[in-house]
Amino acid sequence: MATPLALSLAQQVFSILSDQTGGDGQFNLQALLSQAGSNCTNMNATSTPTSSPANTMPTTFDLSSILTFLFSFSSASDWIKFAVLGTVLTAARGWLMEAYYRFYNSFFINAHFENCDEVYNWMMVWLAKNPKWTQTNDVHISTKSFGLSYDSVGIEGEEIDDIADTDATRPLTFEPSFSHVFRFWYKGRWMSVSRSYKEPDSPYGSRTEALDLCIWSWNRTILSTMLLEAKKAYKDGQEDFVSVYASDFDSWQHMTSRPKRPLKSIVLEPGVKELLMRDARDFLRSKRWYSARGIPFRRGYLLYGAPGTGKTSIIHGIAGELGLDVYILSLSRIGMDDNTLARLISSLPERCIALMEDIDAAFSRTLNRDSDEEERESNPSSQNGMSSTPTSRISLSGLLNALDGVGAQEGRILFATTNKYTSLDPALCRPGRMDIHVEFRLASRYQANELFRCFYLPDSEKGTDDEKETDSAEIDSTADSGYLSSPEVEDEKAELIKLDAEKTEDVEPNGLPVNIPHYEHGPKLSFRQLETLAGKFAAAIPEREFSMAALQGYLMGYKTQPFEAVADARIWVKKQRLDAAARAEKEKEKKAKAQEKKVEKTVAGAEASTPAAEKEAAAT
Ligand SMILES: Nc1ncnc2c1ncn2[C@@H]1O[C@H](COP(=O)(O)OP(=O)(O)OP(=O)(O)O)[C@@H](O)[C@H]1O
Repeated sequence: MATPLALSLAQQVFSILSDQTGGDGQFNLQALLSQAGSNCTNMNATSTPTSSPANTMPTTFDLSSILTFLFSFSSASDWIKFAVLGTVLTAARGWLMEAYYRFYNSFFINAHFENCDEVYNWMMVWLAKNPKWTQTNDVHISTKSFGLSYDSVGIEGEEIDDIADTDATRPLTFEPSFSHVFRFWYKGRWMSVSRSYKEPDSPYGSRTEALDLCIWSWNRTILSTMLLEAKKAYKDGQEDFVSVYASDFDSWQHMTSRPKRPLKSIVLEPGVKELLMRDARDFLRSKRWYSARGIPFRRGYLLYGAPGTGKTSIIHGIAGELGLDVYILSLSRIGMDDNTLARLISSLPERCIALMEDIDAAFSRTLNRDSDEEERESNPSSQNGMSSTPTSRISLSGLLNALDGVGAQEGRILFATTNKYTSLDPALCRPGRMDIHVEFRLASRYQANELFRCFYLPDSEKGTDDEKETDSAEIDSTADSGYLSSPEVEDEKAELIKLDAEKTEDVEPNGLPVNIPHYEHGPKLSFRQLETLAGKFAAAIPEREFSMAALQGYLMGYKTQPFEAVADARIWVKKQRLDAAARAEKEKEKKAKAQEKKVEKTVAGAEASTPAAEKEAAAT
């Protein structure tokens, strides 16, 4: 079907061109315009005829004639046909292209992965482990282990010495390089892998990486099979780790994977760990119970108390025990505001731990005016009310909305920690937001005792308590309960060190052998010896005066010397008290100085505001 309008236009242009092109092939523009003018005049009965082709103004006249003709009623039907034809042709072209792509794609499966998502890591681990892949000639070699155990990603045959402490022992992994497309067979299917990256748009952003897979197959199950395989490879390697995510502006980035911390290594008052574990485990199993009662499926725990008492440690311990990832929400980080916080909370996965450490820090400007004042005095750059420390722009209402507003994620466990419990707003602490509040106090004697036991118990004997009892009963048959002070102990210790030193040629200046980790040359204590020493250590530590972190720090100085640790404990306590008294004295002086300055300022201000006459009178 041809349109008469298009045809007639084409015919005219063609005839004019052929008329005005001479035998030499030259083109006469003026003649062409006059001819077009006369032709169009003929078409349009109302237009004024031209007197002479040479004297007319062909351009204006001809253009208007053409336009009049084109938009005339008689040409409307031609226009409609033209439009319909165009539409049909365009649609047909689209359908054909679609059919072509469908046909083409039915032979290929394409998958795209980005490093902002955990699946990217699954794929990288899977590729690093795939023996076919490691045979390629163009590889990117990295020491990145994706937070997994070495066995999961390391190069086959490479031996890692756990004990050596140099960088050379960091495991190596093979990764696809960025410059090539790699092709290999996977379960009888031809597959290609390409990796790309994009530099960040802003100086604060991070580089984004992507992985594109193309599998030559029309059966989509191959993709699912491969993804499940990759996920399993990753999860197997991650068995002993907890993944930690942090917010990168308004999205989550895998930050690190930390080895799971055994709950046994965290010493709290009896029942505290059990309460938290039981409650969190029960919550994760109760989704249906919550939905049947219309209660939001969320649980919040507020852990408060002195620094270094185990708040963060127990959270990581619980995450490891329950197999949950930890998502850290830093409320006081630069760039954090109400909207970003709400977006981050709403994009949390179900079944995870959201961790807000030092929850009071986000609002400390309003909660602690005294410290602000002090800061302004000690730091003149913050005189005009501008703090030298960048703070976030989180408001209390923004935080409350993010925690339980409509966008708040279901299934998450929230842990918040603070050292300033009393400064928190009651709205933040109410049940529904923070369901369970647990206080972490400075170490009790019970905790000191348990920490000591845990510290010096040989790894091989860190079994269940029953096992320990049985083992120790055997060992104890030769043990003496007055072990600590007996001269035999000293002899035995000296003997142990000597024996260890004989095992190797190199000896450190302190007489201990090098290349052997400290736990290898510490004295092997029997269960009863350990009990006795732990009891003596606990007796030397005053109740609720030191944090567990401080006690742990003290014991770290005696990694292989449990006897000395006990013997020196009282001296350490005395020293700590003296240091604390000195610090308190300094603090007192600082406060007194600040107070003096304040008074001076007030007096100066009052003097400045007294009228001159009054001053004179006072002087006479
Ligand atoms: N109850 C505990 N049992 C075993 N170790 C502990 C305990 N409390 C603290 N520690 C040790 O002290 C260090 C600091 O502990 P952690 O970070 O958990 O304290 P925190 O209460 O979160 O401190 P902060 O309030 O300053 O964040 C860790 O290395 C941990 O091993």
